[in-house]
Amino acid sequence: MSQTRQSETSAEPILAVRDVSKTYEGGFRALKHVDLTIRKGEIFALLGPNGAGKTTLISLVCGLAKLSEGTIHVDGHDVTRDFRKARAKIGLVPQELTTDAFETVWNTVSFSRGLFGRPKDPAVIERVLKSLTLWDKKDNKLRTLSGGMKRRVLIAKALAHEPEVLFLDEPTAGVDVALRREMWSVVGDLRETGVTVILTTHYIEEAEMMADRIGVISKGELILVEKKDELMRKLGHKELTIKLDKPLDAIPANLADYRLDLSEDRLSLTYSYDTTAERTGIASLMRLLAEDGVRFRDIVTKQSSLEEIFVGLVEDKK
Ligand SMILES: Nc1ncnc2c1ncn2[C@@H]1O[C@H](COP(=O)(O)OP(=O)(O)OP(=O)(O)O)[C@@H](O)[C@H]1O
Repeated sequence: MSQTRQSETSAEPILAVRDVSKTYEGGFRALKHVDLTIRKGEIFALLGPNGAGKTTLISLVCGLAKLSEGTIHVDGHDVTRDFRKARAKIGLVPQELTTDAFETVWNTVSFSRGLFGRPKDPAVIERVLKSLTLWDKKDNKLRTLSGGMKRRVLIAKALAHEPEVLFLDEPTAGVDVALRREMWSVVGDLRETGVTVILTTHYIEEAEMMADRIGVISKGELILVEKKDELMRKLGHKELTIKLDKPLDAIPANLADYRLDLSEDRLSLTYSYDTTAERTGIASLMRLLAEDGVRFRDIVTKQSSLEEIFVGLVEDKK
């Protein structure tokens, strides 16, 4: 994919977070020594449970909260020393549409561009609306739009001043399943515009669906940043379920060293193994089963989901 090639060769990161900590008044340390580099054109998911520090990190990048330690650069601009230039590079998509319900799509999006002091440019607004399939709704009042369209207007507003980085704070919070899927596809389409997307989410499924890379944040620490596929490969365990011909009374003694679970109905054995290990142990397991005279009907393998990986990681940190 061209996007990946571009991100790998681009020298200057679009976002550089260096050793950032945030202590709120009262002494609560919401972020601890966070380092993060985002390259142009990536879709990055910041994944973490409630209170992990996701919103705090976005607020610091957008200059909405003060850094306690460290530095943040957006497209080379220091967010503290060069706030306006840094902020102009960022589009922030909030969760709720708070603008005038009686305003038209066109006006509200054009107005957002003006807020950043950018000159009027109908061609840009047209391009943004078209990219979000809102063009035929441009004269509609906001209150007449469906939930999905309203969310797309929020994105259009954030893109109106042509930012380099788009932050989506929990893009699917409080939406139904159909709308969630619609949002996933909208974010996927944003790739075409070349904008870098950073989204926060509680949902592993969401990170898995949309992101190229995933950062896991827990209790103010960025505990892991990895390409999605790499994360699955590195940390993924697989499960092999062997469906038996006849119920098995107990796991045979010569299989005691394998991590095996016998199902309640005693008709299936599940073996978990590490996909990255030099030997998975499957061949010897099969041989020993045959020696024990255990016959089976079927074999099913299952890759552990990012959800299981995530829960494991956060638990390890407790
Ligand atoms: N202004 C503040 N003063 C003191 N503590 C704060 C402030 N804002 C946030 N916190 C605390 O910092 C921690 C991180 O909050 P933050 O909102 O960044 O988490 P989050 O990962 O965005 O959570 P959520 O997914 O629930 O939005 C929380 O424990 C929160 O209570």
